[in-house]
Parts: sequence; structure tokens; C-alpha cells
Amino acid sequence: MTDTVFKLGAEEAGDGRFRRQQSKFRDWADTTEPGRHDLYVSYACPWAHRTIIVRRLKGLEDVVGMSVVHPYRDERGWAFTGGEHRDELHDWDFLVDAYDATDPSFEGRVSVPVLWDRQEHRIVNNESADIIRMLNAWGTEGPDLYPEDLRAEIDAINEPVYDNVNNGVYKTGFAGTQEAYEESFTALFDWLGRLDERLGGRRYLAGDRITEADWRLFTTLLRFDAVYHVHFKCNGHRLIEYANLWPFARELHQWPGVAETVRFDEIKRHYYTTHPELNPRRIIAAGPLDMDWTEPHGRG
Ligand SMILES: N[C@@H](CCC(=O)N[C@@H](CS)C(=O)NCC(=O)O)C(=O)O
Repeated sequence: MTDTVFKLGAEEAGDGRFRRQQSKFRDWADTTEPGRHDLYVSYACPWAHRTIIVRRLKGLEDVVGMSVVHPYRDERGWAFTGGEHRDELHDWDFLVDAYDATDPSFEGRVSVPVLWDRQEHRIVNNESADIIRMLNAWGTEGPDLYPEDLRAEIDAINEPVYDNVNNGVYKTGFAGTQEAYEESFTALFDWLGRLDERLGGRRYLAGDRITEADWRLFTTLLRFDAVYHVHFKCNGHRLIEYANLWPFARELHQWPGVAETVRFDEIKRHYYTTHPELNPRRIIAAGPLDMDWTEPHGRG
């Protein structure tokens, strides 16, 4: 593991299009016991935020430990700087140490979230989509977020939401050409429109029960007006303009325990200061001033 330098375009394929690297560690743990597994996360990151939320909803906070990296990431990668941002397990200074301990030949990008196995002293999995399924299966509290009877529906909606919305904002923000930018911008707002319509006819993405599909969409919606609208030039519409998406996002934000997982200070600090190619002076956009996440959502 030598090259941890963040460069815009490091995930570009030469045609101006951003391509997210595939997660390398994809093992599965069917069970856990208190103190066996830990999460390495960033409050800023939408992918890590999924795992923080599911850990909370499934009552796993005393079972699965959690260490939080500092929101500012420089060329050395995600770091533990002390205080709230310390590695509770190993007291490592950088997350790269977890990757090195697991596979010294790993040469990819060091990303959060990471699911760590204390017993085997290695990363089990660094793909949030897998990690939330494991946490859902391990937890005994809260709703089943991937129920058998809704799996086909959930899988079917996850795919376009991932491609056009979750990853779509990144493709838009990191586009290297006007053409690539417009392509992902168009797909993003096309899909936000479709999702808004869908949520006009049903309470949640897969029907009348909340599932992982909703939480996967939520972490992107949460960051939309504060970050993506400005920093990633996703300025087709604001979240607050959508008749259904905005109340839907508020409902999820108001779900018991969820607001405590939301750190807008870390979210904004991370994005606006970590990508100097997009924001060379690292000034953190101060708005929005017009969003009230506590306003009654009126759904259901
Ligand atoms: N597929 C991964 C993506 C995770 C990811 O890209 N995380 C970002 C933070 S939002 C990261 O750690 N990036 C580090 C880097 O690109 O150097 C997942 O969903 O778990």
C-alpha cells in the first residue's frame, strides 16, 4: 500500500467519467458476538453513514464497536487525530493501517466503511451494501430492513438509485468533461423526479414498510442541498423543491435515533475541504438557511 494520494481523476478511465473502485474485501460473517466486530466509519461519508444508521436501528451499539475518522482527509488518507476521532481498537493514526494489516499488497483506495474482525485481526468487508445486510441480520431490534418478500423489489430499486443518485452525485461532481457532467446530471435529476413520483404513491420505496432501500437513498438526500447542490454542481433542483422526497427525507431524519447519527458539521467540513480541485480555497459553504429537518413530515 503505497499510493494513498487523493487526486481528482484517480477513478477516471480517461474519458472524463468517474468510476468508483470495486470494494476489495467482500467476506461475510453470518453471526457476531459482543466485541467481535467493529466498524470504522466517517460521519461525513454517505456510504459509511448507512452502516452507522443500521447499527443504531438494529440495537447493535453495544455489540459492534465503532471508531470514527477525522472528516478532513489529506494525501495520507483517512486519519485518526484523537478525541472523538480516535481508533478505539488499535490506536492507529491512519485507516490505511487496517488495510495493511489485512493485505499488505492492497493498492486501492482506502475507503470507509470498514467492518473489522478483532478475532482474526482483519477487514471482513469494506462494502457498505454488504455491511448493512450483515448488521440487519445480526440485530434483534427494529424492523427487518431486507425482508424475504420484498427482496426482489428492494434489489430492483437499489440498482438505479445507486447508479443515478448515490453514485450519480459523485459522477456529476467529479466529471472531467462537460459531456460526462451533463450525462450524469441529466440521469440524476431524471431519477430524482421518478423517485419523487414513486413516493407520491407509496410511503416507502419498496411499499408500506421501511427497508434498506430507503436508508440507502436517505444518506444522499440528507447531503443534497448542503453539499451536492453546490460542491458537485448538482443544481437542477434542491431537495426542498420536491413534494414527496423532502417530506420523505424528513421522516427518515425524524426516525428514533437517526438525528443523532447526523453530523452536518463533519459532512460539510469533509467535502468542502477535501477536494481542492473542486474547491481550492476550501471555503465551507454556509447554507442552506431555509431547511428545517424537524418540520413535521406529514407522511403516513
Ligand atoms: N463501495 C464503497 C464506497 C465507499 C467510499 O467510496 N467511501 C469514500 C468516502 S465517502 C472513501 O472512503 N473514499 C476514500 C478515497 O476515495 O480515497 C461502499 O459503499 O462501501
